Amino acid sequence: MTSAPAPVRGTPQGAEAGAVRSGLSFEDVTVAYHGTTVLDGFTLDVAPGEVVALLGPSGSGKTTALRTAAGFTSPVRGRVHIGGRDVTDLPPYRRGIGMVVQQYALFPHLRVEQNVAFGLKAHKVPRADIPGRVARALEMTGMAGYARRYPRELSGGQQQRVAIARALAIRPDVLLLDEPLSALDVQLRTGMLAELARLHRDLPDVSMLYVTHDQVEALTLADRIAVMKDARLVDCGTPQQLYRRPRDTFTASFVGQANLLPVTTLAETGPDGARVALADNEVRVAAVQPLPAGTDAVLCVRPHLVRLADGGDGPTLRATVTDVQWRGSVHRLHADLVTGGTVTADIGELRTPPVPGDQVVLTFDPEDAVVLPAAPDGGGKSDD
Ligand SMILES: Nc1ncnc2c1ncn2[C@@H]1O[C@H](COP(=O)(O)OP(=O)(O)OP(=O)(O)O)[C@@H](O)[C@H]1O
Repeated sequence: MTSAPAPVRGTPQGAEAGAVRSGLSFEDVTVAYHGTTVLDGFTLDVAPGEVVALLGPSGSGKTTALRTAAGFTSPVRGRVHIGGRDVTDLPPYRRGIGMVVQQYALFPHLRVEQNVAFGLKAHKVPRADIPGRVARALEMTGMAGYARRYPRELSGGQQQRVAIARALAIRPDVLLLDEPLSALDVQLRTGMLAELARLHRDLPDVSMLYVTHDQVEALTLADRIAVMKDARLVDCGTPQQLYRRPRDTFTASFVGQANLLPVTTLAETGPDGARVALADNEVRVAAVQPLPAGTDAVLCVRPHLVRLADGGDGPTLRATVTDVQWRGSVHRLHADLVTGGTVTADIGELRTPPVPGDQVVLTFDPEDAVVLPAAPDGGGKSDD
């Protein structure tokens, strides 16, 4: 029994699609280049004050969605609403958006304050209001002390703060961020991520759409994550929902790391979960999609939720250790299950860790597992 999955609508729980008109709303938006569809029936609502991360592999259509919101790309079908207005046919400067891209894009010959003022002039903000607006935007981004510098006199992180200040100075309804941290080194990125989270708290009415490849950024910052694949929205929910109850193996592997263990359903899955056969066990677990009895499926269990069995009543997975890595706070074990398949476990506090070749018995809490349809290509185990 196979049927095409229903299109995913990225609408906050309890709201009708398109109902969040006062933030940013895409309604069935399709974009094509030279006859090739690169964004396909995209529906997503971002409420005022909400951060939605667009997460997905390279080429899945994330930047296209952002550029369509900004007005740099025109859809062949569908509508875009910002701040309660249909902006589909409006040029970028009339949409009430601020945009921050990966490469800062500051004018090198203008001082920081002139860079920030530039957008205000373009938006025809009265001349007398500009110095105050510039000062406030630089203050919000921690750059008040750098107003007279040129971009070349700033670090990458400082330049990106100025770019954010420039986007905020126009007081946009919507802030569009396209991989804003990807040009920064890891340490700076962590600091900037915390600053973006603070800005989000300070701007309770601004909708943010944040494009990233980086699941940590998405999990840290976003109120909801929209997962894209092959030009389509394939999953959307809070970080916790997608992490704990992904809809399929793609989301499971893309949002966090996942063990995908082979199982067979013993009864039809329903809203109250599923009974599955896993190795020598019969386990009751959660189910997100309906599956008939007798389906070969996979069980998603996160590596940090797998532990060494201690004789309790959880399922038992007998396995042979193939690799052990010390990762600072955990030991990462890779093991081959005796019944087929592989498993990864992140286990803390091991005084005498096993070594490759050792036999171990692993377990997990069935409440932490969800049964998913097997990936069409049979693959799906994620690793880093
Ligand atoms: N101006 C353009 N002309 C033709 N094709 C384009 C154009 N811009 C993007 N594409 C194509 O559209 C598809 C989606 O691109 P997009 O930049 O939206 O993906 P992405 O998910 O943002 O990828 P990345 O993470 O690599 O930035 C890709 O196949 C890309 O090659």
